[in-house]
Amino acid sequence: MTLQSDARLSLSLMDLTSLKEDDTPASILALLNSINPDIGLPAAICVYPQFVTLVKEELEKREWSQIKVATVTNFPSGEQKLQQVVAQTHSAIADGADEIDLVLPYQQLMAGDPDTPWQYVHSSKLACQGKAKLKVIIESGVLAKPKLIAEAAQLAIMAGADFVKTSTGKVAVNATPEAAEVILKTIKSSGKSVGFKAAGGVKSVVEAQRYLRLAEEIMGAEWLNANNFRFGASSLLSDVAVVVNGQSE
Ligand SMILES: O=C[C@H](O)COP(=O)(O)O
Repeated sequence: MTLQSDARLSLSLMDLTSLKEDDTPASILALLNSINPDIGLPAAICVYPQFVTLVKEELEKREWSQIKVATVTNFPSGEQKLQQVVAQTHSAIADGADEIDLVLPYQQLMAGDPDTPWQYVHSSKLACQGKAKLKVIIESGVLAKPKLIAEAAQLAIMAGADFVKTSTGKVAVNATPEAAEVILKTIKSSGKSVGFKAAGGVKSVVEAQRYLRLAEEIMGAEWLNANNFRFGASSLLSDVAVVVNGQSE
């Protein structure tokens, strides 16, 4: 694989993301305007719930309806009430969200309580069932220890996650190849059809390549498509454009 083909592949696997506190309709439109269809389209756009309707309408207007709309719940701290999280999930789906990125209450897991996080995933899955994919953010950089990362990934898988996602992008350590390896191996050994999303801090195609190769090694090259693998990234798109336009080799 060349850098250019990996750049195109990374774009096809990308959840182009903006989850900034000061996001506005104008900044979300600017995010959509940063897509150059001549280079390719991302897999999804990931925004806060209040922008789901706007993104859905804009994607239809631009005839890019194949791009999924993703949003976040219990984000970023993982500390909201379960009832509120379930309500957020229903309302985001009603607004047109295709994918829900739920923050696992990872603090509870770290405190020795796996039941609460399990309930969040299970209840969110019931709310999503048949209508949206559920991606579960385990915040691997905070969990830190491989054993805890594996435990969180396994819990998410067993409770119904469609994807296990590394990070919110809001803590000191976000996606790392080390955490990705643990999660991918946990998915593989589960024998379930669950995807993986590396999110937070993936800014260059060269960095993205480490995750692509890791996923190919562990899961096989044929597994590497947007049904199974995503990058959650706010700034990888600009490096993809630089690489594809041949300004960097
Ligand atoms: O889910 C995606 C992350 O929030 C994006 O993080 P990033 O801004 O470091 O690319």
